[in-house]
Amino acid sequence: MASKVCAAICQLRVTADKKANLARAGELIRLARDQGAELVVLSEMFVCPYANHLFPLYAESFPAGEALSFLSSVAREERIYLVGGSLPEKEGDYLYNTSFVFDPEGKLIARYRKIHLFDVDLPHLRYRESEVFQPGKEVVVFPTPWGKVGLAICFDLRFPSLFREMVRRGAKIIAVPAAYNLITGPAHWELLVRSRALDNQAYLLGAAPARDYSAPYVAFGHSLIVSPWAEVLARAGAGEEVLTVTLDLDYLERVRRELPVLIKD
Ligand SMILES: NC(=O)CC(=O)C(=O)O
Repeated sequence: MASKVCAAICQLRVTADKKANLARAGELIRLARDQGAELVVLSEMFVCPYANHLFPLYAESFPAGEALSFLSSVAREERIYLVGGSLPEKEGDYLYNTSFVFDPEGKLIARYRKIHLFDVDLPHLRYRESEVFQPGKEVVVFPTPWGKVGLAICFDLRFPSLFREMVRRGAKIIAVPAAYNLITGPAHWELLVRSRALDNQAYLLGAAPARDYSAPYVAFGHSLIVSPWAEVLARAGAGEEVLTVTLDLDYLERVRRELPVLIKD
């Protein structure tokens, strides 16, 4: 098992033009690859604006769909493990907020459906993802040459037991495509990503979209890569950016050995 992996987050500006979003994602993924990335993570809903009335219009059913075939091709061409953020997935009559993961052959190796849907009633933000999406039911971790990688999406970050279950199943790196906003982002985003890294002694890859004040839902940005010691190894600003960091799995084992909290839980 290789002990080091160069991981990247592509923080891109999402528009209403699906083709343009895919083209831009391709450019940033290639930039990440040029910087040595072997594992790349995109944000939640990287193909469409975050808005309930739009999700059905952009939905895809595996294996068909422009975004799904894009993700598979770019993973194969760039020889990377690609966590394709999330996109609206249609199966039968139901829609899910789903993250699809492709290996360097372009093969689908994992699919995670957001379990905790974003239903909130804040003074300046009411959102009900459950009006369009069904919640997922399955915890997902997938194998890579560097160990197991777990998956969560955005609001899931607020539910520590999901992360602990991924770690029980062997996750050492957890990818979290997300889209926090200007209310909860400044208050909670970094705190949550660092907390989940700290209590699970895992690398956390929190991938956000770039901020766009003209969007129906304004994302906070500030993608983060955090170590098993809960240090921020890379932090994006609000605009488009590629973050790359080499994750050291021997360091993770050292943290888990020296501060043995997981085995006592
Ligand atoms: N958009 C989400 O799913 C979550 C979020 O913005 C928050 O928890 O705050």
